[in-house]
Amino acid sequence: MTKRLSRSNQPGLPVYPERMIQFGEGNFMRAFVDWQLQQMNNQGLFNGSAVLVQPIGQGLGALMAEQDNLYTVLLNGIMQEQTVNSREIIGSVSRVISPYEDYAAYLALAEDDGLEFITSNTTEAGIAYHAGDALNDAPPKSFPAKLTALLHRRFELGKKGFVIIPCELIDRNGEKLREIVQQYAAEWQLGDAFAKWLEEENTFCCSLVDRIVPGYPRDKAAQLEAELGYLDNLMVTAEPFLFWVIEGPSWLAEKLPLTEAGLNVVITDDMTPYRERKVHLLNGPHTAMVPLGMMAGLETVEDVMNDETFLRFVKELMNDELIPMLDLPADELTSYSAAVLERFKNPFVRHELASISLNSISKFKSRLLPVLLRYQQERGKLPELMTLAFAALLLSYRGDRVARQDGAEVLAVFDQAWSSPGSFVQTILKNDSLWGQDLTLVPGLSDAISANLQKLESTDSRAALTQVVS
Ligand SMILES: NC(=O)c1ccc[n+]([C@@H]2O[C@H](COP(=O)([O-])OP(=O)(O)OC[C@H]3O[C@@H](n4cnc5c(N)ncnc54)[C@H](O)[C@@H]3O)[C@@H](O)[C@H]2O)c1
Ligand SMILES: O=P(O)(O)OC[C@@H](O)[C@@H](O)[C@H](O)[C@H](O)CO
Repeated sequence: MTKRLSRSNQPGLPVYPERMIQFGEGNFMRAFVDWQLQQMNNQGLFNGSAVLVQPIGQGLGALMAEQDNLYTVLLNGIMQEQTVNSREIIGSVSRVISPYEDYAAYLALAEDDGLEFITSNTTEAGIAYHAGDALNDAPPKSFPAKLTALLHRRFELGKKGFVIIPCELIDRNGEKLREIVQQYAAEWQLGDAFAKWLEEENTFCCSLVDRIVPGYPRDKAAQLEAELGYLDNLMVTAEPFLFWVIEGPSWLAEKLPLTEAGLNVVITDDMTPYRERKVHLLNGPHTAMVPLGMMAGLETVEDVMNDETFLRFVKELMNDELIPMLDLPADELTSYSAAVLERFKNPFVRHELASISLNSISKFKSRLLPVLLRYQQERGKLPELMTLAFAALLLSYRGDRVARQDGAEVLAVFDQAWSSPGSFVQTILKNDSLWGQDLTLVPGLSDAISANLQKLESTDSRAALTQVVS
C-alpha cells in the first residue's frame, strides 16, 4: 500500500523556524504564500515557516497533521510559451492551530519573538465586523476579532508588533482590517496605549494576489499518487503564473526577500491600478460566468472557454462593459485581458465553477457591482451582460437549480426573500447588508433584474445569453 506523505518518508527536508502567522489554510494560501516561502527558503533567503491558523471551526488542520504539514504543489500551464509541469513538496508550514480546539495555543503565538509577519486569506467574507465578539471569547467569531485578541496579548507582553499583509480580494484589505481591529479595540475598551502600539508598532499593508489555484486534482488524484509514490490528501494544483502586489514600505523588500528570490512581486506605495485591472478583468468575469455556466450544465472555466456562446459572453463582457469603465491605459487593459483569456483556457487546470461560486454574493459586490454602477452613472443605462449575470446569481441563490455555497446569514436572507417571490427583487436589492447600499435606488435595475429573472425562468441560461451577445 502506498504510504502517506510524511517527514519520515521524505528524509532530509529542512525544518524552518516559525516566522509567519497565516490565517487560512485553504488551497490558495498553500499554493501562493507558502509556496513563495518555500522558494525563498530553497535559495537560503528566508529560513522561515508559517504557522497556520484556521479562521473557522471546519478546516484542514487534522489532515495537515496526518502528513506532518507537508503537501505537494503541482504547477501546470504555459509560461512564456513553455509548458510547465512541476511538482514540489512544500515544507514551509510548521503546523496548523485551530483556535476552536486549542485557544491557548493560538494566544501563545503572541509570545514568540521570532514571529514577524501575519498573512491571511479568509475569503472576501472574512474581513468583517461581527457584533457581539468579545475579548474573552475563546475564540471570538470573526477573523479581525481573533486578530485583535492576539495583538492585544502581544501588546500586554510588551513585544514588538507585526507586518500584516492580508491577501483577501477586497479593496484596501489592509486598511479595512486595521479599521475593524481598531473598532474592536475601542469597543472592548483596550485603552489609548494599545491604540498607540497598534498604530506605531504594526504595519498593515494592502495587497493584491493573482494566481489561479484550482486546488485538489480530484480527477487525476489516483494517477498522480502513483507517479509521486505517496498519498497526499492535500495536493494542490496551480497555474505557474503568479503576481503579488504589496502596498507597503520599501524596507519590506529586504525583510521579506520575495523579489530577490526572483518572484513576480511588486512592493509599491500605490497598488490601485494593479488592483482595478485584476479584480475587475479577471475575477469579475469568473464571478459573472459562474451562475450562468452552472445553470447551463458547464463545470469548469475551460468548459466556458470552449463553448462558443459563453466565450462570446466573456469577451464582450470584458471589451464592452468592463474595459471602458476602467481608468487605465487602453493598451494595458487589452493586453491584460488577452493574457487572462489565455489563463482561463489553460488546458492543464480544472478550475471548477462550483469552487469559484463560494461566497458569490460578496464576490459580486466587490468584483462587478462597482463597475455596473459606474457604467449606469456614466452611460445612463445598465450594462446588459453584467445585469443578466446578476439576475442569474440571484436566481442561483434560490438553491433549486445549482448548489449554493455561502455563509448561513447570507443564505437565510435569500431564503426569506425567495419565500415571497412577488416581492423578491425589491426585498433583495434593498438589502444593505448584502450590497452596502439600497440597489432599488439604481435607475432601472429592479425592472431589468425582474425581466432577466423571467427570461431565465422561461428559457435556459444559454438561450438567455444568446439574446444578449452579438
Ligand atoms: N483559488 C484561487 O484561484 C484563488 C486565487 C486568488 C485568490 N483566492 C482567494 O482565496 C480565497 C480562498 O480560496 P481557496 O481556493 O483557498 O479556497 P479554500 O476553500 O481552499 O479555502 C478557504 C479558506 O477560507 C476560510 N474561510 C471560508 N469562509 C470563511 C469565512 N466566512 N470567514 C473566515 N474564513 C473563511 C477557510 O477557513 C479556508 O481557510 C478566495 O476567496 C479568494 O479570495 C483564491
Ligand atoms: O478564489 P475565489 O474563490 O475568491 O475566486 C475564484 C477566482 O476568481 C479566483 O480564485 C481567481 O482565480 C484568482 O483570484 C486568480 O488570481
